[in-house]
Order: sequence, then C-alpha cells, then structure tokens
Amino acid sequence: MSPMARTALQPHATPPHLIRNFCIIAHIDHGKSTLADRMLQKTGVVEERQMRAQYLDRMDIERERGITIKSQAVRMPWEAPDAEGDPEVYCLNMIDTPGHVDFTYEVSRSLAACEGAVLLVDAAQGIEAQTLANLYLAMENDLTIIPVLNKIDLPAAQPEKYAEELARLIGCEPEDCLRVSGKTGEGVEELLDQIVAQIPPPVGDADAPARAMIFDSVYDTYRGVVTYVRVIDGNLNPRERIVMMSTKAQHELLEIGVISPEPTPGKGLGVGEVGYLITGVKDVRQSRVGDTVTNAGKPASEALGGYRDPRPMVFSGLYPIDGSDYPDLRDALDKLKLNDAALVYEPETSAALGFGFRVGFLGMLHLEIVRERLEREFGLDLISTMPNVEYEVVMDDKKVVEVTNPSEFPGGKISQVSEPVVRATILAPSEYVGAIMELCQQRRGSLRGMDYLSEDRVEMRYTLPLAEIVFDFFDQLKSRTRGYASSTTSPTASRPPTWSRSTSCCRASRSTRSARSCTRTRPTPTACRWPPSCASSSRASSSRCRSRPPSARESLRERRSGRSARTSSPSATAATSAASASCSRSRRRARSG
Ligand SMILES: Nc1nc2c(ncn2[C@@H]2O[C@H](COP(=O)(O)OP(=O)(O)OP(=O)(O)O)[C@@H](O)[C@H]2O)c(=O)[nH]1
Repeated sequence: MSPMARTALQPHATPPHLIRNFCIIAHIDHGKSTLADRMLQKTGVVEERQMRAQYLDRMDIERERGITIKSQAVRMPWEAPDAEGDPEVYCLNMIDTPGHVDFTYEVSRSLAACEGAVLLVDAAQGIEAQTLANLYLAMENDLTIIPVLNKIDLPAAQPEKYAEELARLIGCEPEDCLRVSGKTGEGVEELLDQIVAQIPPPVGDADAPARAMIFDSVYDTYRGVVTYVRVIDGNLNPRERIVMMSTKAQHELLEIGVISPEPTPGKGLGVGEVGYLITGVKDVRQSRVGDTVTNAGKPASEALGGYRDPRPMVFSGLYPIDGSDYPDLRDALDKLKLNDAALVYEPETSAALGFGFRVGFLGMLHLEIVRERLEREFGLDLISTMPNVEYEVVMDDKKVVEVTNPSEFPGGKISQVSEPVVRATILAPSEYVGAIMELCQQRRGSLRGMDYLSEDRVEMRYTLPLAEIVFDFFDQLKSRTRGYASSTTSPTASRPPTWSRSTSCCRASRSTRSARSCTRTRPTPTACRWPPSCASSSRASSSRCRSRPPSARESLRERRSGRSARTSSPSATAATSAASASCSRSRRRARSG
C-alpha cells in the first residue's frame, strides 16, 4: 500500500511522465462521487475534518439530487512504485464528469482530456445502460480502461458474477476487475496504485505553441468565468494574452492555477497538466467547452479537433404565472445564460398564457434543472408548456423552415418534414424483451441490434424519434419492466424524413401553444397500433439475435461503421407505410361511419 505523498509536485514544472490524467465513468448512482471523496481523503488533499459527502458537487441542486452536473478536476499527489520499484511521487488529475445523458457532449470533452478511465460498476446491480454508453465514449477516445466493482461492502453485492460480465464486456480476465468500496475506503489505495501503473502518461510537445482544450467553464459571481483546461502542447503563463481559437477572441490571463481541491493560483501550466484559467470574461459563451486556447504571441496553426456548438434538442415555453414577473424572468434567464452556454431563448406570446419565452434545452433533465433554478434562485413561479422538438420543413420551393412549435407549422406546399432522432441503448433482464420491443415500436423506434451480455441480461439498441421520448418514454419503460430496465440515449446528426410527399403521413396541429406535433403513424398514443404483420415479423427477427455477447470493441466497431448487428427489425419505411395504410383505413372507416 502506498503512503500519502508528502511532497507534491509543483504545477508548471511537473514532468509529463509523472502525470496521470483519468476520469471515473459510471452509471448514475453507482458511486462515482463517493469514490472521488475517498480518493481526496486518501491522497490527503482534503483533511478529515473538512470532508463532507460529494465534496466535488458544489451546486445546491447537485448535492440535493445527488447528481453531478458540472465537471470538476482535482490534482492529487500519490506515491507509488515506479517501473524499477522505487517510490516516486506522481500527480494524479481526476476529472469528475457529469453523469447524465443530457450532458454527453461535456462528458466526451472531459474524456478527451484524459488518458485513462476508471469504469465503475455497482457490485449489487451490474452493468447498466450508461455504463455501456460511457464505455463506448471512452473507447472512442482511446482511453485505457480500469474495470472496478464498487460497493463490495453491501450484503447484496455479487462481485464474482459481475466481474465476469465486466470482463466479458471489455475483454479481460475477471481477476483484473478491482474491488472497492467507496463508502469504507476498502481497495481505494490499490486502485490509486493501479492508476499509476496502467494509465499512460500524457505526451505533447513542450516547445510548440500552446494548445489547451477547454473541458468545462463555470460562471463565478466574484471572479467571472473560470475555465477548466487540459494542456496538450506548449505552456500557458500568467499575465500573457491568450486566444480562443473558435471565436478568435483575445483575453489576458489574470490567473492560472490548479484545483487541489480549492483553486490555487500558480506559475502556469505545462504539457499534460490540468488546471483553470481566469480571464475576467463574464459570459461562458466566450469560453466554450471543446474550444482550443493558444498564446496570442505565438498562436498554434491548428485547433484541437472535436469542438461542437451546443445545440438545443428540446423546446418548451416558460411563462410567469403572474404576468408582471415577465421582466424578472427575462433578467433571470440573462443571468442563467452566463453560466450555461447551451441555454437559448426568445420571447414569445400566447393568447392564453401572456408574455413568456420559448427556451431550448439539451434534454429533459436540463429543462428540469433550468426551471428549478429559475424558481429557486430567482423566486419565480412558472408554467412550462409541453416539450417539443425541432422539425425541419422543406417547402416545394426548397425553402427550409425550422419549426419548434406546432403553431409555427407553415401553410402552403410542403415537400418534406424531418425530425431529430436519437440512438437509445436499453439494458434489461431478458424476460422484458417483448415489453420493450412493444413500447419502442409504438414509439416509431427501429431496432438496430440486440446482444445478450449474460444469460439473463440483454442489451437492445434502437433508433427513436426524439419527439417520442421527450414526454413519458422513460416512465413507461420503467413501469413496463418493473423498474429493471436502464436506458441511455445519444443524439445523432441524421434527421430522416418523417413525412414526404410520397408517404404523406405527418400532420401538425396549429391550435394552441400546448399543441403537439404528431405523425399519422401515431396520431395519439393509443389510436393506432402497429399492424400484427409488423409485430410478428419483428418477433421472428428477434429470435435470430446473438447469444454470444460481443466485446465492447466489436460493438464499437459496429457503431463506427454504422453496420447494425445481426438482428434487425422490419425496416422503418416498411413499418411506416404499413402503419400509415392501416391509419388511412381506420380514417376511411371513421368517415363512412
Ligand atoms: N454501501 C455503499 N454505498 C455506496 C458506496 N458508494 C456509494 N454509495 C452510495 O450510493 C449512492 C450514490 O452514490 P454517488 O457517489 O452519489 O453516485 P454517483 O455515481 O456520483 O451519482 P451521479 O453523480 O448522479 O452520477 C449514495 O447514496 C452513496 O452513499 C459504497 O461503496 N458502499
């Protein structure tokens, strides 16, 4: 066991071969923050008397809901044997990532700042959907994976069973899975030793122009925006001018340092180091996640890859219950925007609800958090309208109209309507396969593949229209599987046509703000069932599914190449046209009746 390192390495002068950058990835509630707490304690970064649960979750909502919304990065010293077996002090940078699907892009940037990931699985629950989604993200970033089973102190823990599942998934031996308890601290020191031994040190060119990737930025009332970065090449020094490569905006570095566990200003950051910058900017939009920071005096010619503008996926109207609160709501949104680059809004009016805003969110959790913060931090009473997604309507004259509210649906000749879709991964005991298939088919989903992780656990991959899952999909999934299914979704860039002149199966209501766009394949949740022919053909195809669990690398290859696994559902178009035929039959019957 390693003793706590007594002499920590100084930032800016840390040789890259002594740095290890890692993150902890896990399904919600598998104990990521608790394990992070124990690491802070074991490395002596947080003293016993200052310790409190979920030390890194600093927002009130994070602590109350027990979820991580913002990333955090902490520098910890740790003494471990080097390659020759002599004790050496290393610098471990732990990046705590947000755990919810709405923040997948933030997670992917945090992962890109690391060389390794601790894949944490609850030893009483086993692998869940988000474990897989995060594992795939980590593998796409070529991270070294350390499999760890947590909560081994629980009486219900089955470490042997889940070590086998985990080993099969990532292609290692069950004995390679470490066993820890974030609660009691058992096995945490050995895990820290393994992080040093297994995760490769960062590599970068110290003499090149600086390139640092922003993996998070938060707004602080007193200090302005605090930007978290990982330096890839070169170095950043206090008081020099820096450039944000996506916007070309220049700022002066007022403060630069590391978090250990409170912000500590230093002399700069070198290759492979992780720390924070303060430039005095007041809006997180000027310091965007995924962007590259370089020196203004000696700028890098090429930005680091992977930057993406945050794109809202779900739209909802927010109205004050008391109309006279409208200016307060506007001020509150303006303030919240400083801390949330993904929040977009524009004023709108409704005959029924008065003045309000149409707000774009990353997903349903983001919507809930924003609404809760507006009500709690700004004392507002709000009504929100039914969440909607953004449809793209192509007119006959090729004009494209973006529709986020059914009442904006254009009149005139429409040639095509497309909608956002997501890839969903659902993990559940195999007895619920039928119930899940039924639900997903009702929601216009198409099965991309299905694999058995073990005899009694199955992974199903679907493509689903986002509009079908924003409302009650996850509640339905939980109730139909008695709470045993877990699911995760990731947005895709493709927007397949929902309606085109040839299939003619979409309509949108223009009535009120709370109206909902719907397709003719499912005009109301229960009005139109899939024809039996589709259901039976999907059952037939499901019997051809794999019994051998694929390794995560195989699945990743399939995801990358876009090839679906051996099972497939009836093609979406066939199902759509069959269903729309049955719809038109029932409409004809209704009219003649
Ligand atoms: N018995 C036991 N309980 C644990 C252990 N680790 C975490 N827990 C409990 O599991 C629950 C979830 O732990 P968190 O650390 O908040 O989980 P998380 O993965 O950080 O959750 P998110 O931030 O939402 O992703 C809490 O009630 C913890 O007290 C452990 O090793 N043993």
